[in-house]
Amino acid sequence: MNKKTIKDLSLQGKKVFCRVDFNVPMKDGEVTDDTRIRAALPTIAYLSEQGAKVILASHLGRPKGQAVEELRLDPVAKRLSDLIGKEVVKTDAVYGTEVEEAIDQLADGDLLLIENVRFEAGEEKNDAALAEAFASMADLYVNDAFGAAHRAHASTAGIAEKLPSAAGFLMEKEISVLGKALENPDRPFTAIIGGAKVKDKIGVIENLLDKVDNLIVGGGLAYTFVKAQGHEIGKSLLEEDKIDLAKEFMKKAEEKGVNFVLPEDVVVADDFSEDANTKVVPISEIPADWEALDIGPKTREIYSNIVSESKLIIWNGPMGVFELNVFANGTKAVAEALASTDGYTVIGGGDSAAAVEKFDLADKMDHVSTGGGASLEFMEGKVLPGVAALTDK
Ligand SMILES: Nc1ncnc2c1ncn2[C@@H]1O[C@H](COP(=O)(O)OP(=O)(O)OP(=O)(O)O)[C@@H](O)[C@H]1O
Ligand SMILES: O=C(O)[C@H](O)COP(=O)(O)O
Ligand SMILES: [Mg+2]
Repeated sequence: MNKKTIKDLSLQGKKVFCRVDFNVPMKDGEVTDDTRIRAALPTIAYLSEQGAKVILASHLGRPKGQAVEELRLDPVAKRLSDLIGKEVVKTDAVYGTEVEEAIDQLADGDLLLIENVRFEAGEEKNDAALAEAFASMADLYVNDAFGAAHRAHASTAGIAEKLPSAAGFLMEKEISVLGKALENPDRPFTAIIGGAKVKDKIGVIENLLDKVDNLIVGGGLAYTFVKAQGHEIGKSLLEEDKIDLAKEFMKKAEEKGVNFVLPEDVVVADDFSEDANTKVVPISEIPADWEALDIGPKTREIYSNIVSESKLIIWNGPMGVFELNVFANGTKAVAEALASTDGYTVIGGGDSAAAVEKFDLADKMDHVSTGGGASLEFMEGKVLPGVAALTDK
């Protein structure tokens, strides 16, 4: 990486605006998986130990430019404080007088977390005035939010152009590990893509088709393809205006000789809940009023076999609604196959990492990336704006 890192900065007594990705899974006001918080600890601890006044910033969820009570960062501040063993001051504002006063109170080494940056509409627009408001809080900028590095937002890109800026340890590690795996990939090279962000992730498939031998699609992402194959998908997740694109990708896969793999059977439910009625059906027989919420047993076996024969596997996005135990078997089977293969395994994505953690298999993986969309875009060969904006070495 030709970018400055925090080791290149002199930090003593400096105010440092540090962007992290604390976009963690939450339930009932509690952090349910703190992987991303723990992953940022080395950078935060280093900044503090070096005597910086640390101003942390993150997004949480997609509040679309307004304050949403459930998406406040207070539970995150609390968990960070528990993990790092130090007080974390939390402001209710993203910038302005309250934040300025809190910064004035900081001693060297102290930690402050500002409110969810996406409460401000200017964040996602990379608004210059918001970037300036962030820059004016600090002397230096550190970006450790690898998971958000594919977004050109005010706190990930705009601010970096206004302050001396550098990558944190997590950012540096992610880029180095993922870069190494992809430089000259061992084959067969398999990508498994799932999850629910269909709009975001469907485009990724096109570039991956130039790189992989097997492309496995599962989770909510699969059903736009299943529909494009000509099957009825009932109430399953569908991105109607991407059906043509899905057809195009399947054709491209065939032309390139990429093995494009979709579910052959699924677990359908009559309700999105733990106590719904469920049954396993072949992919061509999803009932009109039912929704496919997991891959079926035959599909689990097919996917697991491909994984065990692969030398490099990247996995992003769960195979089903694994948060509910009745729909967790597909994700669990794929996680177990990855855990036991000899191939090099890379897991990407907030929820995918949480799944691997839930099944207690995280330490069996070669690299659990904190980036979902970010790791995918990096693996596609795209330049990440959050990295590009940092100061060159
Ligand atoms: N068949 C399905 N129908 C609806 N939702 C699904 C289905 N399969 C998986 N999901 C949901 O997808 C969500 C995760 O998708 P997502 O794309 O956010 O993956 P991720 O690993 O968190 O990546 P990122 O970090 O980019 O968000 C989970 O909450 C899961 O319940
Ligand atoms: O969870 C993620 O992938 C990152 O935190 C980015 O979130 P976003 O997809 O809402 O930009
Ligand atoms: Mg997610």
